[in-house]
Amino acid sequence: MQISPSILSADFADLAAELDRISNADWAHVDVMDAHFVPNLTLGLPVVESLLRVSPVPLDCHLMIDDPDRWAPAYAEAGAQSVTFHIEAARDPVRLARELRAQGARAAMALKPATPFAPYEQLLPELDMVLVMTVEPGFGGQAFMADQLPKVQQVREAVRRTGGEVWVQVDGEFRPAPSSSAPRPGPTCSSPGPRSTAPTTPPRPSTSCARWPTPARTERAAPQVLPEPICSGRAGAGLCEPGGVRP
Ligand SMILES: O=C(CO)[C@@H](O)[C@H](O)COP(=O)(O)O
Repeated sequence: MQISPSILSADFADLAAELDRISNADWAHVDVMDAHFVPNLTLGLPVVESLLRVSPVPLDCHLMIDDPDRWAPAYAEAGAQSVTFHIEAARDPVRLARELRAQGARAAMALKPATPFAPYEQLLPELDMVLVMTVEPGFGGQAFMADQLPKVQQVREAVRRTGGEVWVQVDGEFRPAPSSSAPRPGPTCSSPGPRSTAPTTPPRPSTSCARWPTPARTERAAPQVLPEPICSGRAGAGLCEPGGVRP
């Protein structure tokens, strides 16, 4: 399991220092919002370029934007280690994912809560990660949508069936379990916290396309812990476990 704290709850006037505060996280989750795909505006490519210059951890860029086919490759080109586009906004997701990978980034597809996974299962060989939103994209601090957990399970089962090495990410309103709740089996984690594994270079999925070059992972690659979900949410509030996430 990996933790990717979102900088949405950070002090935007002091992002370099805020990134330093999460230097023991696996990733920094960067919420890019364009006020079109979602009704909120955050930051864009110039800020991400600046963050890449100072970040002690790789950037997990979640693009909540229209027309990712046009805009997302530039994030990969800038050096973002993971670039997530929303399937609801993508015109040619296969081509886009291949472009991201060709730039050396991990390619990820995000699903809004109302978007089913099944129609997109065949995209798995083109992807390094699937993000299942557990809030409506656009704002932090919303209520966790437990009805998304079956989708998380569905994705994980499809990944197992397909045999690729695709990470599953969940995003939105993770909080520590109430202290009164009985201990449950399986690992839990909170953010920020120590890395649970030494960094390794993740291999490409064996099914990657021969026509489009899939570059070797670079030193920008992040630790791989498969097939557990990676979680993003408020720094200090991440909590997840294999097979599901509990609010
Ligand atoms: O993408 C988003 C919101 O659109 C998330 O990454 C939020 O930043 C999560 O914040 P919390 O739900 O944990 O407050």
